Amino acid sequence: MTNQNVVVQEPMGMVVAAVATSTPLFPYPPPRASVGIGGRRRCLQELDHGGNVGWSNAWFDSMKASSPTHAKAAAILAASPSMAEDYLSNWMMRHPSALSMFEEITTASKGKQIVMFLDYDGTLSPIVEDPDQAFMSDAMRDAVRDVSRYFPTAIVSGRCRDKVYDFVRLAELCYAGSHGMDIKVPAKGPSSMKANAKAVLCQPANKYLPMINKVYKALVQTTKSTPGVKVENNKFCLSVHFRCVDEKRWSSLADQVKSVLEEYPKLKLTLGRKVLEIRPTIKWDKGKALEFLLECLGFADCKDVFPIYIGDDRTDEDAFKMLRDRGQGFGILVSKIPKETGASYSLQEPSEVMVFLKRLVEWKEWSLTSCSEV
Ligand SMILES: O=P(O)(O)OC[C@H]1O[C@H](O[C@H]2O[C@H](CO)[C@@H](O)[C@H](O)[C@H]2O)[C@H](O)[C@@H](O)[C@@H]1O
Repeated sequence: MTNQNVVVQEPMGMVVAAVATSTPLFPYPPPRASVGIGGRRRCLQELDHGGNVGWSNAWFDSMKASSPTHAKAAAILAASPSMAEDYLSNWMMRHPSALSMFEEITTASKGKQIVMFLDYDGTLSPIVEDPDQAFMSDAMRDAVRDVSRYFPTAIVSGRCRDKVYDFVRLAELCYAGSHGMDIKVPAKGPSSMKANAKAVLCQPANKYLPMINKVYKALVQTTKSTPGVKVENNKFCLSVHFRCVDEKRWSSLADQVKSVLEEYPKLKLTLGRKVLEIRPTIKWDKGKALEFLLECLGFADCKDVFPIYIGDDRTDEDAFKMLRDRGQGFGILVSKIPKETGASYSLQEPSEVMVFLKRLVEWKEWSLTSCSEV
């Protein structure tokens, strides 16, 4: 890996992983079918009323412009419902349901080791108002545990690593918190892991920790006059939640956040799902984390690896892009509305993610049984 900013911590008992770049190995599976239009059409209609209407400051306008598909979707719907139908069906052709394309997916993975990457919020747990209450169900936990028995599995989240671990509570998985800036590979993972003897900790934004803590305190202080706001410390990045803030106050809240960040040019501000996210400007993201994890798990320069990344957020796009660039595996976007995405397939919500994970386990168990019967 060529990134100069990567600082790999080496505390007692931890082994530093060496990372190298990989080349694309096989072509992307081409999406084909068109399914589930009705449900998504309803959501497109909701988008018209539930978008970020009214937040008209310059920063927000530019963020809105960075998501042209949403604006396009709303405009098409307003102009003509039949055009909206076409728009949705077109999107579904390009990003068909991973459930209806399940056979194609398993065929593409034949002879290769699937490695599973899972985002947390909006993927394993439904989006809720209070970020501290975003629990995953026991059924979802069982599905993730089962998947990790057959396929090395990593959770990749914007959350602080400890917090996402508290939600998932599966010690055998790899965890990448703070949008991939805090990676931990356990010393002894499940048998599905190829290289499971060494524990790894990678914290490429380590030197930003004092700055992030300072900015956290400043943001709590500066935004406390805004009812409903919640500032979350995710260790190497911060989240300012505005889901429970009156829309009329969104613009002034953005100004408050920007005023704090003026003094910190090495931090950047991005927009997630009703959340302003602050993180270091280092060249590290969920895509780099995915690449790093593949290396740690022993799949460097491996032709026979098939990574699947499932996520719902803009930050997951970096991982989708990484997979496209590598020409390995594919991304699955969790979304009820059409979004511009680098993912090949789609799932509508966490409950569909669970069904997909369960089907993968069933398929794997069935293929192991049929092999042993031959
Ligand atoms: O990468 P992720 O695991 O998807 O984390 C992204 C952000 O997720 C959380 O916020 C989102 O989920 C909350 C709970 O459902 C919701 O209240 C909030 O509006 C969403 O933006 C998390 O709290 C953030 O820190 C993460 O950055």
